Amino acid sequence: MKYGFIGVGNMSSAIIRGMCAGDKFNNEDILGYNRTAAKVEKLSAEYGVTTCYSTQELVEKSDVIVLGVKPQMLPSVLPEVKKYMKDGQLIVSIAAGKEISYLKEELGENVHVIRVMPNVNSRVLSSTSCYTASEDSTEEEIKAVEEMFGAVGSIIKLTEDQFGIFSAVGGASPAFTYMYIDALARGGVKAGMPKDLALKIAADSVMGSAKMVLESGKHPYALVDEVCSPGGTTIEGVCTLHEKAFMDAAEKAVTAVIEKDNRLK
Ligand SMILES: NC(=O)C1=CN([C@@H]2O[C@H](COP(=O)(O)OP(=O)(O)OC[C@H]3O[C@@H](n4cnc5c(N)ncnc54)[C@H](O)[C@@H]3O)[C@@H](O)[C@H]2O)C=CC1
Ligand SMILES: O=C(O)[C@@H]1CCC=N1
Repeated sequence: MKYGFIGVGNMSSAIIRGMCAGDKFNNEDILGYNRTAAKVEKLSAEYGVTTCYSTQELVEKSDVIVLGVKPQMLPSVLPEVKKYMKDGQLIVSIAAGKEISYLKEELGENVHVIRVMPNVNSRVLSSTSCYTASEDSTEEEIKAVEEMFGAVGSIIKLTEDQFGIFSAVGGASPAFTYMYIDALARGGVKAGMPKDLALKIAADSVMGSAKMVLESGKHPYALVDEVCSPGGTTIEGVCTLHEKAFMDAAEKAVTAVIEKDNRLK
């Protein structure tokens, strides 16, 4: 099976790096075409993936065609893809906002399409992904997508009406979490700890806290209470976060992403 990526930027390169890190794929079966060829050539040099130099070359050589360009680029990319597609090829779109109905309208109603929302943690085999498949997609096609994204993290099936929400809570949230980790570390730096050490401690603690939420079966706020010793130190920080509307800001950030996703339709 050949997996071809059109648009090898931050997201596709994270998926490709993740796919190459495991042993489930032959690296040369992973193909990429990017407007700036150097981005794919770098991955070819590093991992031995195949560089293509046009949409035509990529489409002609791939079984699964991953649309990795930004949603705004699809109107110019899809006619090119359509021109060279043949029966039996599968389209996988990772574009935010753009629905299966739009992709079928542009590519042809007979084209099988699976939408996936991955996240950039694919690079370290820890993506949180979801997919929804067009009704005509076959079991083999769904299996291929589950294998591909399962190899770079976890993947669940979702109905398309939940995609925008997933895109915020699963797709965009790593950015928020990286900001939070950096803020924790900066607090440490302010108090005199070297940044690299503070970052490592903050990131490790976030990872452990995520595991705790997933595995303890407890409500996150019950866990907050467990950290706050009566009259202790943590409660001072928790009250400060409340005072600065931390929870409200995080929730509003998710809503803002969903609203933008809706405007892309
Ligand atoms: N960055 C992320 O964390 C996530 C991104 N996505 C989706 O992934 C897609 C790509 O996003 P990013 O990788 O962040 O953007 P990006 O800007 O890093 O990558 C897009 C790439 O497409 C290339 N490109 C543009 N026009 C092209 C064309 N006509 N032919 C070939 N290549 C072309 C650009 O040179 C660039 O390398 C978007 O649709 C986005 O919604 C989905 C989930 C997470
Ligand atoms: O920022 C974006 O548009 C993409 C979609 C989800 C995460 N990144």
